[in-house]
Amino acid sequence: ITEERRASIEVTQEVLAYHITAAEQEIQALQEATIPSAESLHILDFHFSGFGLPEDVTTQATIRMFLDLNLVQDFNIDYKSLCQWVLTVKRGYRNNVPYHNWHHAVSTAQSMFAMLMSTGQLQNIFSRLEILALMIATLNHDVDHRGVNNSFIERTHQPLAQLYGHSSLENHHYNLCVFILNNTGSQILSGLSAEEHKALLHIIKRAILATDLTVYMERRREFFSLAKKTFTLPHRSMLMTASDLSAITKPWPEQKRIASLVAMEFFAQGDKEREEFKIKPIDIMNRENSTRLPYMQVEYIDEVCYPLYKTVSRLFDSCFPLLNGCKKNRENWLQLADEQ
Ligand SMILES: CCCOc1ccc(S(=O)(=O)N2CCN(C)CC2)cc1-c1nc(CC)cc(=O)[nH]1
Ligand SMILES: [Zn+2]
Repeated sequence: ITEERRASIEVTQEVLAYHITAAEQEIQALQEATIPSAESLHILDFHFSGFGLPEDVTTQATIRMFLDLNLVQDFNIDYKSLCQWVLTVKRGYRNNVPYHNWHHAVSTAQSMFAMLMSTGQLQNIFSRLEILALMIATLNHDVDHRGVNNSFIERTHQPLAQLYGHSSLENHHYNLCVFILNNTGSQILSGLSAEEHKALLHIIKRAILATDLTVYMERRREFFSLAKKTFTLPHRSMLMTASDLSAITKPWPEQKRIASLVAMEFFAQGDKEREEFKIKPIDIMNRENSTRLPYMQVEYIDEVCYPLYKTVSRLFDSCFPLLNGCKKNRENWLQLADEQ
């Protein structure tokens, strides 16, 4: 790239670092706070919800997950750097996006935490490095999401599309994740050796790219046939998707509320497509189809979620509550669809 290009990228990164680096007093407050136990935070429960929690509780809950998985100890993570890293990742999410925001990030990380803590099986299958990677990846997997999907970004020729082409959002989430890990004061990986650091970033990249739902939709038949034949499942990507979509397994009042946030975000994209880009939005983003929402949710469960949680709970029976929650929500959405 040209000298000017490099200079402008460096300036952008300096500006970005300034904007998302957490404020000193915020870091101090979190560092000095007494972090509540996992039990008192209810973060071991599959029915936990990150939405609606006060922001300081969400950051303390994230610290608690890293402490209880022994990651701080195992990887010599400097505690102040961990606090600054959590707060900077939180700042990386946009709070004007209804669904793909910090609360979704915390819910996703907590679902992974609950699965990892629910059975010794999982902690045996994954190495310590993989567990660190899965927790970093879940927390960062949607960072700086703009509330629009890859196809919108590509069709409207946004810079991200020119930068990455395929899975442009997920590549951006990964690059921002790495940027924050390298940012002064939030270098939580400084205790790792060079080869551990390299291996970890590779696992994090694979894990974050695995959350591109269109990729999952294309590969899911291969996944499920693999699950039947061999035990060596692409566990990490399955668990990333299971954590990412866990809202569909939550108790009905919670699922209804989150679905309305997802719809709000989808319909806002549909409005932009219609008004700004004079293109007809696809079905699921067209506000005029909002009466079909319950039916779309049933389809989403049948096509995407149910086969996933069936496979995960068959491999790890401690994750059965996820399948059960998903099944119950199918019944609830079907009842609403029938009433339409
Ligand atoms: C609630 C508003 C309607 O929401 C949906 C409508 C349709 C489908 S879909 O299965 O047809 N499909 C998925 C794969 N895409 C590539 C194409 C579209 C999914 C959702 C949905 N997605 C999420 C994940 C963000 C959460 C959620 O609760 N519902
Ligand atoms: Zn997500």
